[in-house]
Amino acid sequence: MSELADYALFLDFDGTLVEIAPRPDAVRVDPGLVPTLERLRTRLGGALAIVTGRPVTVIDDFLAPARFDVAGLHGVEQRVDGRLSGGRPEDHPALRAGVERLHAETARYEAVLIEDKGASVAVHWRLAATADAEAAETIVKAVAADLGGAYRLQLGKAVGEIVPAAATKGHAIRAFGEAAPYAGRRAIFLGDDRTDEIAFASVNADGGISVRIGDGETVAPYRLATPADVRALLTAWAEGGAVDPEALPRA
Ligand SMILES: O=P(O)(O)OC[C@H]1O[C@H](O[C@H]2O[C@H](CO)[C@@H](O)[C@H](O)[C@H]2O)[C@H](O)[C@@H](O)[C@@H]1O
Repeated sequence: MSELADYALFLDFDGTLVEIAPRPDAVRVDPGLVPTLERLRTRLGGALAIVTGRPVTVIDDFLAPARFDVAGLHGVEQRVDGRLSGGRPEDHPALRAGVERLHAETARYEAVLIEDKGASVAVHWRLAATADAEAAETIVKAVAADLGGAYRLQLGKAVGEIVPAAATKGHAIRAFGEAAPYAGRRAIFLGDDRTDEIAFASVNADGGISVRIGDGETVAPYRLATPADVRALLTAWAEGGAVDPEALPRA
């Protein structure tokens, strides 16, 4: 067991802090979550950040009125201590054309949703019939392939996203670690999805602790079952409980 001040805490949003919902805008934030995160951030000397596929502005809306450090769009944009960098749509004209193509090619699939995030885009098929979901996946794979090496396809939970290739959550966590209050601390990262596996690998390689939420194959050594379990853990830590991430259930 170590002092809480030895750690920097990185938290995925969907499927980790909040339960998965039928649509991106239907997520419900537990009323206790924001006060818990604020108290925990104080205990950590500020070393707490959200690392998510969502835009920073959307995380701000969900977690209002608090403002946290956030790596958004899978690391494409980053806000640290109130300063935002990255994630400008105008830097991605080829992607913008790809978004138009996605709208055109998925228009006939009623339950397929395009989540346009400016410097990235997600095609959601959670609500679609199987055949339509397969068609949507084929379309997003084709558009990603045609965009070439500057972009990558990120498959997640009933979603395919196209993201600038250089950005990953692993890079984002390392970038946080370059400056105070994160520098010199051991990273703890909690996430639930395939996108989080990239970051688990780099956190593990850097001597940090990774925790997979929910089922599925993982390189994380530890696992919690549900976002409710995550919130209970964070509440215990926020209230001054012992911080012993290595005592968490093994994956
Ligand atoms: O990195 P995360 O914070 O886990 O975000 C990953 C993506 O999550 C969202 O989509 C997922 O959650 C939705 C709401 O529960 C769900 O309807 C969808 O099926 C999931 O794929 C979000 O909409 C994306 O922008 C994030 O990249």
